[in-house]
Parts: sequence; C-alpha cells; structure tokens
Amino acid sequence: MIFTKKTTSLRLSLQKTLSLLLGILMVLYSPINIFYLNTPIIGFIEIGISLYSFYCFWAATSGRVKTIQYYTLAGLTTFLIYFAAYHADIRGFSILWGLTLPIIYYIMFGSKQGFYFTLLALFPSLYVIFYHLPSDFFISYRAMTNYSLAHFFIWSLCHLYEKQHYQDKNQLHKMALNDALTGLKNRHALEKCFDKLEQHSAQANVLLVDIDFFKRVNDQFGHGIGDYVLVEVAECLQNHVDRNAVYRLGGEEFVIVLDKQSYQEAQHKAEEIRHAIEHYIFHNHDLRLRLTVSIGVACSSPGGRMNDALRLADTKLYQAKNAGRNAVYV
Ligand SMILES: Nc1nc2c(ncn2[C@@H]2O[C@H](COP(=O)(O)OP(=O)(O)OP(=O)(O)O)[C@@H](O)[C@H]2O)c(=O)[nH]1
Repeated sequence: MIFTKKTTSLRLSLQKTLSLLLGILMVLYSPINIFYLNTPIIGFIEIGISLYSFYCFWAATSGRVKTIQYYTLAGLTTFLIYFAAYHADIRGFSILWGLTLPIIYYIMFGSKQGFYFTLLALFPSLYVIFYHLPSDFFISYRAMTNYSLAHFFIWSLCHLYEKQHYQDKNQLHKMALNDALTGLKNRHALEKCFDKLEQHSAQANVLLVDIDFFKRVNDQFGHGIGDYVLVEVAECLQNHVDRNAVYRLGGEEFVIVLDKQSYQEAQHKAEEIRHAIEHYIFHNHDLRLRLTVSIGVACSSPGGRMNDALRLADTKLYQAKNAGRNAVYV
C-alpha cells in the first residue's frame, strides 16, 4: 500500500516565520513611534504593515497564501525602512534597518530575485546617508563606504547560503527519488508518477516484476552477487521500455508504468521482458547464472486510482508465483 505524504518546503516555512516576525516587530515599534518618539505617521504605517504581516502568516498557515502577498509585504517593509530613515530623527540612525533587507529578500524570493532586489536596495540607503546625514556629525563618504561594505557582506552571506541550500535541496531531491543501488527511480518517485497520472485522469498499465527465488542467489553467492543481479535486471528492464518508466519498489520487485501503450501491448511487453530475462546470462567473474522473473500486469480503470492497479498487479504476480513462476499473469 502506498501513502502520499505532503511536506512543507523550507522556503514556505521561512516565509511564514518571517511574516510573523515582521508583524511582531512592527507591533512593538508602533507605540514607541506614536507615543514616545512623536512620529505617529511611522507608527500608524507600522500598525498597517503588522496587520498585513499577520494576515500573510494566517494565509500561509491555512495554505492560502499567494506569492504576490509576499511581494507586497517585502515592498511595504522596504518602503517603511526608507520612509523612517528619511523622516525620523536621523540621530536614531534607523537606516541601519536597511541592512536587514537582503535577508528579507533572499528568504522571501530566493537567490535570483533576492540578488536584484538587494542590488536595488543599496541605492536608496546611500541616497539617505549622502543627502540626509548632517555633515558635522558624519563623514558621509566613510559612512557610505561602511554601509556599502556591510550591505555587500550580508548580501554575499545570503547569496552563498541560498546557493548552498539550492544545491543541497537538489541533491536531496535526487536522493529521495532514486534508488541508490540500481539508479532507478524509487517508491517515492512512483507515488509522484501515480499522482500525476491521477491528476490528468490518465489510464496506465502497471507491470509488477519480481525475480524468482532471489533469496537463493543471496544465500548461495552472497549479497554482492545479489546486488549485481539487481543492477543487471534493472538495466535489462530499461532496455525494453522507456528508461523513465521503470521503478524499483524495493527488494527484488520492480514496477513498470506504461501509459502510452494499450493493454495488449503492455501484455506483449511483459512477455518480452520475461523471455529476455529467462535467456539472459548473468555473468560475473567465473559465475554464469540464469534467472527468471514473474510478472503481474494490470491496467488502471478510467479515472481510477493507480494504487488499485498496483494492488491488482500484485495479486496477478502472486498468482504467477503460485503457478510455478517464470510467468506473466494479466
Ligand atoms: N542483495 C540484495 N538482496 C536484497 C536486497 N533487498 C532485498 N534483498 C533480498 O531479497 C530476498 C527476497 O526474498 P523473498 O522475498 O523470499 O523472495 P524470493 O526468494 O525471490 O522468492 P519468490 O519471490 O517467492 O520467488 C531476501 O533474501 C532479501 O534479503 C538488496 O538490495 N540487495
């Protein structure tokens, strides 16, 4: 039986957490601006943005968030930072909040858009520092240099982290969907394939291929030879059908999903594979080995569940095994 588990990606959970953090931060800041610093406009903008942040958080929690909402939130936050840097008392040096923007952009949008947004965000900061800082307090070119360097430093860290995360994610994705021994796609990949077929209400034939008496191979010749046989069988299956149609379900069981062939063609394919393996000589050093496979074939009903077809193929395979093996049952 195959179960499908839905997982939340790291990006989604970071976006959600960031929305919550922004909301809390703005809620904390707004009374300070309204009552203490006497900058009510900034305080009210913060209240507005905090409400919007909490709304994004709620939408993300209930799975209804849209990307446009994160663009809006990042845009509003950027606006607030520069608005405050320009209008609030410069001695508070709120422009420093500009340094958080690369992190916000990278978390929200990933490395590509994060890169461009971060590049753009540097210019308003430098503008504020250059035109707005009193020259008797600050050496503007040094303030700008320091700010730029800090901005680039944070930018580089975000970029490196994001790139590394992207590579790790791809690697993990590959590992999660492939069988390490044979290189075939695995059970998780099969689940995805089934999901896709069901989404398109497509019909498909399922061939469940099982090596006969495989345990004896392991027992007589060792697991190394057993592994070698599995790799050879996988290769053999891939030579007879589209390479991407073959999956290793586990152990010595393989699944072939044929969605373009008719049921009759799938039966012929199964017979062709059974025949090919029966006559294949597994050749390893001095060892010459011949094996057979049993195959159960089933077709999904229109709009039906692929797991039902797999279960039916399993029943047919069981019948083929009971009937003496080296057989195709449909
Ligand atoms: N070498 C190797 N053996 C494995 C692997 N995965 C499962 N096996 C072995 O595959 C064997 C499967 O044995 P059984 O389920 O009894 O099936 P069988 O001997 O093929 O018998 P029938 O299917 O009834 O013809 C067990 O001995 C497992 O240890 C693997 O990755 N490598």
